[in-house]
Amino acid sequence: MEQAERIAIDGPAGAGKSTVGERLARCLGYLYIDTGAMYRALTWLALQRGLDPHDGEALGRLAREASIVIGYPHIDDGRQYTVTVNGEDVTWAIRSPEVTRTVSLVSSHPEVRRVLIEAQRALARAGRVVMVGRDIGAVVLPDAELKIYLTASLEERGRRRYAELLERLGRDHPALPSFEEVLADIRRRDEIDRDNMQPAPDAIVIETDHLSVAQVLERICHIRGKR
Ligand SMILES: Nc1ncnc2c1ncn2[C@@H]1O[C@H](COP(=O)(O)OP(=O)(O)O)[C@@H](O)[C@H]1O
Ligand SMILES: Nc1ccn([C@@H]2O[C@H](COP(=O)(O)OP(=O)(O)O)[C@@H](O)[C@H]2O)c(=O)n1
Repeated sequence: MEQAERIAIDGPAGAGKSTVGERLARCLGYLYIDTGAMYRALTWLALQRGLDPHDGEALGRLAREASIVIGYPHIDDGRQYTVTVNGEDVTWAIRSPEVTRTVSLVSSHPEVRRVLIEAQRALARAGRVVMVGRDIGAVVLPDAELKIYLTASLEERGRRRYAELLERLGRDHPALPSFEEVLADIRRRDEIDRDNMQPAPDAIVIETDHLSVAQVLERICHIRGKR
């Protein structure tokens, strides 16, 4: 069996990309790269600087100048990796409701995508990687050896994301959104992300509504083993 060197996992918010991608990478000993974290990190910086999220040119410039690094977790607080922006640890800050609300608009600008896609391709040159995002199989790594597209219904994805936030923040946290707010945010992001979220023609689509994380992993390993 030929070993897949670059595995692309795409799909909408809450489909399970990060959970499945990180476990798969760990089990294979591959580098795990969450491209959503890069778009979130840039969005965090743009908000800090008070930039207009509609201004693609200024955001593209910011993307070129900023140092966004995704590295080993080091801190044992549930993080999959540590994200720094110009040296500052923003691992949890990039999950804030404000960043989540703004990230799709920031990511919609071609000036931004050009810069981050180039950075993602450079990371993948390291060789064996599992890269997760929206456009990895179709645009970032069109010649990836294995392309998976995870999906689930909007309601299921909303339930998953709400349960995750509840677990992380706790029921009494002032920043905990309601289930309806989580659902509305995902629906709105699906809409804005649509153009950059098309499955590659050769991607294998896995519908995860009725599958556990372990079952999704099992399917991916099965598909990989048949190549
Ligand atoms: N197949 C699945 N079944 C049940 N829960 C899942 C499944 N895949 C992921 N989850 C859970 O749903 C939440 C969102 O998953 P995540 O991997 O962050 O999605 P994405 O990266 O696609 O936005 C996480 O809490 C994760 O544990
Ligand atoms: N390859 C990618 C990854 C993320 N993104 C953007 O970044 C946002 C956040 O991505 P994410 O993967 O962290 O989002 P969640 O699925 O974790 O909520 C997405 O809604 C997209 O707008 C993108 O445009 N292209």
